[in-house]
Amino acid sequence: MPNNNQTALHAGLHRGIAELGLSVDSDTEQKLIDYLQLLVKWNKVYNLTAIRDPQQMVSYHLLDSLAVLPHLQAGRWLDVGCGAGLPGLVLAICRPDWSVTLLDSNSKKTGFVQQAIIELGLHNAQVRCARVEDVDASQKYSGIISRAFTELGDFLRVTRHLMADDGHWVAMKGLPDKELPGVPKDCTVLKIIPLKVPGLDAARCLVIAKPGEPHD
Ligand SMILES: C[S@@+](CC[C@H](N)C(=O)[O-])C[C@H]1O[C@@H](n2cnc3c(N)ncnc32)[C@H](O)[C@@H]1O
Repeated sequence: MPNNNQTALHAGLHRGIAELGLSVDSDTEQKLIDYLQLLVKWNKVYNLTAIRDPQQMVSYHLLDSLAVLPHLQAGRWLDVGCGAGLPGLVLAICRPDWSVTLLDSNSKKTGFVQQAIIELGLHNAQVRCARVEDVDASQKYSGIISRAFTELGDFLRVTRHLMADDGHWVAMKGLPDKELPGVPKDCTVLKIIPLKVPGLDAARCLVIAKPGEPHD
């Protein structure tokens, strides 16, 4: 039987999903809440995220990650600097037919992500603890995503060896304008998409980029 707190979390998530215009079935919504509750529990001991209020986590973590979904294509995804699993675990929960690899150099965070993958039964997700610069290029990804990882140019540079020739980067940013001059010459920014995330006042944008020089 859900308690009042759980009911409020469900209501906030359900409302936000409707505002985003997404279609998410009730089992998936429950899994998102289960993930959030695991995060709340582990955060008390391991300090995984500075956002501690579960209601705030709905907007800052779940809805912020969900807002990206309509702009992504199916494929092999890598979430670089995933921290406590954002946005990678949200993608894996909502898109069970996509493969999602989550990567972080902090073993405390990847330990949590591993536990969440097991407890949530996410057969399409895997986690690795490594610095992205040290990951060998034997496996390429059709999509590489990050949130709050590093400046745009650095993100593209340090993940370039893992990107498939026809793949795309997706950087979740505030206002990216100042970072655009730092984009490497062998990468092209295709689109900057402003997002409205329910419950967040701050500007949110997606920067979509691809390998290759402009106009090639
Ligand atoms: C600010 S946190 C963002 C976490 C998560 N993406 C989010 O939005 O909540 C940045 C994460 O990047 C990881 N990180 C920093 N440098 C890294 C590197 N070179 N390779 C892999 N992970 C790295 C850190 O350990 C940290 O967990």
